Amino acid sequence: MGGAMLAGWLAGGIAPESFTVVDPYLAEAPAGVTLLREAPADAAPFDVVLLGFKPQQLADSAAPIVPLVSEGTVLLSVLAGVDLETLRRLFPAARAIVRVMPNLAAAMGKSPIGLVGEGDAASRAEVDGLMAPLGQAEWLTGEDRMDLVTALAGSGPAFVYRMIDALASGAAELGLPRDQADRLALAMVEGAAALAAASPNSPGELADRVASPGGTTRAGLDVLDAEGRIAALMTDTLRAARDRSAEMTREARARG
Ligand SMILES: NC(=O)C1=CN([C@@H]2O[C@H](COP(=O)(O)OP(=O)(O)OC[C@H]3O[C@@H](n4cnc5c(N)ncnc54)[C@H](OP(=O)(O)O)[C@@H]3O)[C@@H](O)[C@H]2O)C=CC1
Ligand SMILES: O=C(O)[C@@H]1CCC=N1
Repeated sequence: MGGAMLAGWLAGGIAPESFTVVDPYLAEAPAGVTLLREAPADAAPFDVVLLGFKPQQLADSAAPIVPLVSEGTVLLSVLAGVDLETLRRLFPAARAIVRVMPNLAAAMGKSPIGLVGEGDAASRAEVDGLMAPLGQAEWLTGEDRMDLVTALAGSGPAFVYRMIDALASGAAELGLPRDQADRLALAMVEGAAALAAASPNSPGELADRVASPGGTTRAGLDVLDAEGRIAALMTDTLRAARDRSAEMTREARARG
C-alpha cells in the first residue's frame, strides 16, 4: 500500500528526492527516492512519516521510528485496525496523527481515502494537500466510522475484483471462451464505473436506466434482487470486514 501511495505522489509531481523509504526487504525504490534498510538512528525528525507496514508489525517496527517523529511531524498511518489512541501512545511527540484508509488505486490517483485524526486546521490542510494526488479524500466525523470505511474503501477493490471474476466465470460457464469473458467483463466494469462517475444519476438509477422494460437487464436484475439477495450479500460482506477491523483494533490495543 505504501508503494502505491508513493507511486501516486511521484505521478502527482512531488520530487522523488523528498521521500525516504525505510523497508528491510524492498528490492528497489523508484529513481531518486532514498531507500534505507532501517530507520536512521541519527537523522533529524521528518516533516511527515507514513506507517505502511502490517498492523501486526507495529510493536516491533515502531521503536526505531519514534525518534524521527517530533513536535513538527505529521504522522500518517494506513494500518487497518490500529486506532489513534494506540498510535498516540507509541508516538507521543507527533504534532498530528491521522489515520488514512486508501486502496491500491492511489497509485493512479483514483483511491477513495477515509481520514480521521487529531491535529489543528493547519495539519489537516497539510494532509488534504498530501492526499490530493492520490484520489478523493474525505474526513470522517468520528473514528468509530473507520472500521466500516476500511471495509468499503480499503478492502472494497477485492470485493469488486471478486465480482468481475464471478461475472467472467459465469459467462464462461454459460459458453464464452474464458479469456474473452475476462476481457469483456473487465471492459464492461471499467466503462460502467467511468459512466457512473460522470453521470448525475445514482448507480441505482443507472441500473434502472439500463433495464429496458421487459428486456434482458430486468431479467438479470430480478435474480440479483430476489429476496434482497445482492443487498444482503454486500451488507454481510462489509459487516464481516468491518468487524474484523474492530477485532484487529482490540488486538492492537492488547499488544500495546
Ligand atoms: N493492501 C491494501 O490494499 C491496503 C492495505 N492497507 C494497510 O497497509 C498496510 C500494508 O499492507 P500491505 O501493503 O497489504 O502489506 P505488504 O506486506 O504488501 O506491505 C508491507 C510493507 O512493509 C514492509 N515491511 C515489513 N517489515 C517492515 C518493517 N519492520 N519496517 C518497515 N517496513 C516493513 C514490507 O516489506 P516487504 O514487502 O519487502 O516484505 C512491505 O513493503 C497494512 O497496515 C494494511 O492494513 C490499507 C489500505 C489498503
Ligand atoms: O485486508 C486488509 O486488512 C487491508 C486493509 C484494507 C485492505 N487491505
